[in-house]
Amino acid sequence: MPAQLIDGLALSKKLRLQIAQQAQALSEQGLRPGLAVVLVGEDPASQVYVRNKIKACEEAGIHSVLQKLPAQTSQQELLEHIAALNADASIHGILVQLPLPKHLDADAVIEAIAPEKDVDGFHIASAGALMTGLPGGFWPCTPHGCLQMLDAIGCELRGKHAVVVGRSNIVGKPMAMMLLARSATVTICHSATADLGAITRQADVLVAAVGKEKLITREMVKPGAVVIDVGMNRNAQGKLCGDVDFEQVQQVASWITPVPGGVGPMTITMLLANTIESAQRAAGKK
Ligand SMILES: Nc1nc2c(c(=O)[nH]1)N[C@@H](CN(C=O)c1ccc(C(=O)N[C@@H](CCC(=O)O)C(=O)O)cc1)CN2
Ligand SMILES: [Mg+2]
Repeated sequence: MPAQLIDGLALSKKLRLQIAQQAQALSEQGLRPGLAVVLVGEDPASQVYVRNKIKACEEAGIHSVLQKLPAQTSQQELLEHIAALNADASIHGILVQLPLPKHLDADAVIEAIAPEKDVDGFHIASAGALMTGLPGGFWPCTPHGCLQMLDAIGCELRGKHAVVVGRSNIVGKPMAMMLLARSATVTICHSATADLGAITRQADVLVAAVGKEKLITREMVKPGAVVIDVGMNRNAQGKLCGDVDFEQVQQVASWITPVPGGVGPMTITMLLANTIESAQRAAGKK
């Protein structure tokens, strides 16, 4: 029997309705949640993602501000924009769309965001909170969306072997920490891992977040595994595809996320959720 699909669009739709209700409740108390999105330059994919974030805010009743800055913006100018947003009480979440143009220092820019407004969850304070389990901070949206998808299908993580392929600060590492916090036994694989397939074949839950088309083949997946595909690649025909050979792997997995329509939409949904969370904290409700 082929795997069942974990539909990120359907789950997003359901969660965004709840988020809209929370936004309305806050607005009725005079605290409309607000998100600032900073886009530097003209990267076409970033423009689409930013547009989708603003649209999602509008639909959820979250106030949004889009700051489009020219590609040649200096580090100092960008830091000044962030300082102004840090000081703006109508803004509860700030994100700087990545990637930034090469002359800018993305790490320094992220660290300039006030930690209490770091709704992307990329600030070192958010990473520290996730690592230690201490309160505060925000969980990065993409891995948090993956966890929501696992919860939505009732996947018990305690005692399971979860294998994360990819070790980025944005997806792989925080994903591993979230799975660990749920008492899964977690293995992180990366480009220097010897015999990747020998490890992925042990996975009850397999998360692929590398950015390599068809890296995960049918032989690398244990029958009945849950497979989450975070990859977003363009194949030779220009079609969007993940890191998993979907056609093949769906024949052995129990559940699988599609690309598109899987993890991607959940990233934006969790951004909205973090913005609500930030506004609730500002209102002293959390
Ligand atoms: N500041 C940030 N920068 C980036 C992030 C991020 O979370 N914060 N993540 C990615 C880009 N991204 C959001 O910003 C993002 C990428 C893709 C999708 C999505 O919904 N994808 C669709 C397909 C879209 C398409 O057809 O091109 C899907 O998978 O169904 C949402 C958000 C890097 N930068
Ligand atoms: Mg997807």
